[in-house]
Amino acid sequence: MKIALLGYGRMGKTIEKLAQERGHEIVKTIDANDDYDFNGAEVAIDFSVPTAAVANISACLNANVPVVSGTTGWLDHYDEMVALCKKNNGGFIYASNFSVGVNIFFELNKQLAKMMQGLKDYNVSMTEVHHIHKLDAPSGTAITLAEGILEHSDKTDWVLDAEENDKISIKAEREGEVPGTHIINYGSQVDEITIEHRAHNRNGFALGAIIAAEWLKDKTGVYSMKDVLNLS
Ligand SMILES: NC(=O)C1=CN([C@@H]2O[C@H](COP(=O)(O)OP(=O)(O)OC[C@H]3O[C@@H](n4cnc5c(N)ncnc54)[C@H](O)[C@@H]3O)[C@@H](O)[C@H]2O)C=CC1
Ligand SMILES: O=C(O)C1=N[C@H](C(=O)O)C[C@H](O)C1
Repeated sequence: MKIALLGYGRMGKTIEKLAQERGHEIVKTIDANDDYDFNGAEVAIDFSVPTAAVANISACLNANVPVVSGTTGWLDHYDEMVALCKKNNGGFIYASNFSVGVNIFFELNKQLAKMMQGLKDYNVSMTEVHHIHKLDAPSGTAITLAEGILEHSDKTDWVLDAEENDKISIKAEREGEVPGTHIINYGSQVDEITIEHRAHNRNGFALGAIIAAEWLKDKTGVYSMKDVLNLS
């Protein structure tokens, strides 16, 4: 498969290595200030920066190159990208986290939220820990987890680094080179329940994005990682 990479940083380089090991060819890398020349790519993978994601995804869709985006921090514009994809009859997948483990964790989180619904003695909160270079907070993954809890909760929204009774408190910690840790806690006066996902490195994110690109290559439409992994 011929792949164009948008963003050639930590994730771009990890994807390049794993994609080549799976027999794929990186035909183009596009970083800041590079032209949108896709050089015959059959699929594009965008892991860039929050301020570049919309332009990058639009450029792929306008060039009829299906695009997988893992960039976080731009989701206010998600509906615009969905509309552009549909208008162009293109292919598009966004996921806040492409790792198989986190996508299972997303489902576990929703199941737990469902079980805890109505148990007023417990208060839910979340902590995410990432490396010091991360530009956005909270992480895209933490936002997806919060949305999963909100589906089954009386809480009205999430709030970053603050405590409000009717909101899910998300604490964002930045520490060294941590690849990504997400912790959900239900605490009461008598006990607490904690679930945690801890990435050991970036390979899981990168492999998931490559699997999504392999799956999307010949498809049109807007999909999620749940479609790719066939999670019910
Ligand atoms: N969905 C997922 O599974 C994961 C998502 N991420 C997200 O992916 C993004 C990238 O993460 P990292 O690789 O760690 O960051 P990074 O900072 O190492 O790499 C970003 C790269 O994008 C480049 N860039 C800046 N402007 C650009 C533009 N206009 N077009 C193309 N490239 C441009 C930068 O020069 C840099 O090389 C972040 O938003 C991060 O949150 C990271 C890991 C997993
Ligand atoms: O910036 C990162 O590194 C990561 N970003 C994603 C996010 O914002 O959720 C996924 C992962 O946690 C690593």
